[in-house]
Amino acid sequence: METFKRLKQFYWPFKSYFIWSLLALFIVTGMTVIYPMILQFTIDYAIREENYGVIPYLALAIVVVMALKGVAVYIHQYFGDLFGIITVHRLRNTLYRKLQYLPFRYYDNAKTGDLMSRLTADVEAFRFFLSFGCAQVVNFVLLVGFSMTVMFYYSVPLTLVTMAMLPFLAIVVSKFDKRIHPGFRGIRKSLARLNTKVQENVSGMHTVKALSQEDQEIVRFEDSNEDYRQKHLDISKIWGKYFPLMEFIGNICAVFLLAFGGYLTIQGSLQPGELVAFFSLIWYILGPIMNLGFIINMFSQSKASGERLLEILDEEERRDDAVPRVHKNEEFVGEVIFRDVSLTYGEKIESALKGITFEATRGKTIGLVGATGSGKSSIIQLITRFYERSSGDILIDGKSIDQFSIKELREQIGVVLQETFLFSSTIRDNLAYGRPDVSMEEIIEAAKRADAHEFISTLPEGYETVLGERGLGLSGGQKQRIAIARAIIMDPKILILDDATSAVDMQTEVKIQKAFREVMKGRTTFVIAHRISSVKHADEIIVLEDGEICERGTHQELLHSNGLYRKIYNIQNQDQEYVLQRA
Ligand SMILES: Nc1ncnc2c1ncn2[C@@H]1O[C@H](COP(=O)(O)OP(=O)(O)OP(=O)(O)O)[C@@H](O)[C@H]1O
Repeated sequence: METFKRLKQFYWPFKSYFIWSLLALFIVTGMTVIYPMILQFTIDYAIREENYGVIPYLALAIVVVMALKGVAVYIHQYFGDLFGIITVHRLRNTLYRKLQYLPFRYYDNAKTGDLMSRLTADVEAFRFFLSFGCAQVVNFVLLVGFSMTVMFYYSVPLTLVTMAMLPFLAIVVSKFDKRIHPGFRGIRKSLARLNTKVQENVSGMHTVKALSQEDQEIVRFEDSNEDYRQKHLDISKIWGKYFPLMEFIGNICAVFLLAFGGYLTIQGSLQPGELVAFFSLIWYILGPIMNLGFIINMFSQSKASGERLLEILDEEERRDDAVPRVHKNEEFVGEVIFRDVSLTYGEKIESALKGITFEATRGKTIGLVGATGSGKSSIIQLITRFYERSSGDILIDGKSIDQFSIKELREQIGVVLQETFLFSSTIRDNLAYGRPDVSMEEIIEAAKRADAHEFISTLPEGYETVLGERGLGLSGGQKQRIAIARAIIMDPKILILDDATSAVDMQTEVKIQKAFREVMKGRTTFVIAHRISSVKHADEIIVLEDGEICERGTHQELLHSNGLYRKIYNIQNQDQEYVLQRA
């Protein structure tokens, strides 16, 4: 119940729909129970006492009862559906919103396929319970309650005997519940794994094909698929045993009651019509009890799903305590200062950055070089606040970075990454992604400055060309130039170029570098690069080793200091003689 209690905020505001649905259900149940009573009256009064004149009225009463029941079923169904649909609409929006604001930390371990299945299959299971399952629980209580009342009215001893049989059914139902709930959790997890497998396969198709892993991928998928199949079969086995057993116990109860009821009728303490009505009513009790398995099944599924949804909702959103626009009237300058900054990721023991100190004044270009894993990208993660520093101070325009709201800060930072992600929409939309209100003139101007206008113009539909998923259909260099144009449109004060030219050939690199120089004017720029050629014009180059700054200076200064930078430079220039000498 805890799960449903915690999800209350989503369904409680729409309780009026549920109440309407329940009121209608009340009428439906009432009409259902009236039917055997009319039958009893027909047998005992109209037929046995030969009052045939009332039969047309009784027939009319049945028609009215059925018509009323029909209308009530419609209302019950409609409002029940509305309750579920509106609730999960809100729930889905909240989940999506939550995903937007979860920190990168969360996505380090999250799996897309798993998230997709939570936002679709789990949300649907929850909706199904709200729309249908919940009402089934109430229906069970009402039907059993109403039927019992009428049964007591007809015969107290027979009703008491009926009640004595119910615990046997209850035991089977509770055993079923204990086994079915873990089974459903397993199915949900297995489906999520299957989704993850498919999603990763499609996203990583290039890698799969490049490494000729198609057959292995098929085997891996078949393993996940087999697991899913097995989990379903396990559940089917539980179901398969449960229903015949319930049916058997139910029928034994019915036969036993019929015998006892027949005896009471022969004795004269029960009318034949009452016995017939009683027999219908017994099935109104046995039926829902047998169906309880189905209801529990639904309840278990939605509980398992609700738990998985709560896992997302309970995640801590990224911290953003600053009130936006603290510096409303001040112009953003883009000066970045690091003072003794360290960073340790999550549970890791080893720090990714240790005691980093530097100053990047307005318009200056800082180059970051070092071996892979030395901490270059981690510096950027801190400037953009994708991750939070573990210690030290980061100042932007002389104020602590925490004083800026994350939105405000990121609006001033343009990032061009090694891999550009483009959405499957038009080039124009992709260019305007950071500033949807930007004019077409500005878009074209930015594309020209990023040296992208020319190739965009040659596309059949120009700026309106719809790109494939992740920008499929464009070359690496073209995607990079779109990313640069996107950064120009943002007009940021801080520009970050994270290994932005490593994936393109030398000729394209020269073109992109030219575009970069255009964008870098007047902005504080951080250039991360493996190629020395990309950073040699920087005002200061910071060389990192194992998360620490081991050297700093201009290109010339660093060449003269004969340290790590010089070593990288020599290797890149293929100065084999030098390398051999040193070795
Ligand atoms: N999200 C993360 N979670 C945990 N550890 C991380 C994360 N990102 C980076 N690291 C670790 O931090 C260290 C520094 O990584 P970083 O990405 O900053 O290096 P880099 O110099 O940019 O490397 P490369 O040149 O390969 O991009 C590495 O040991 C890396 O494993």
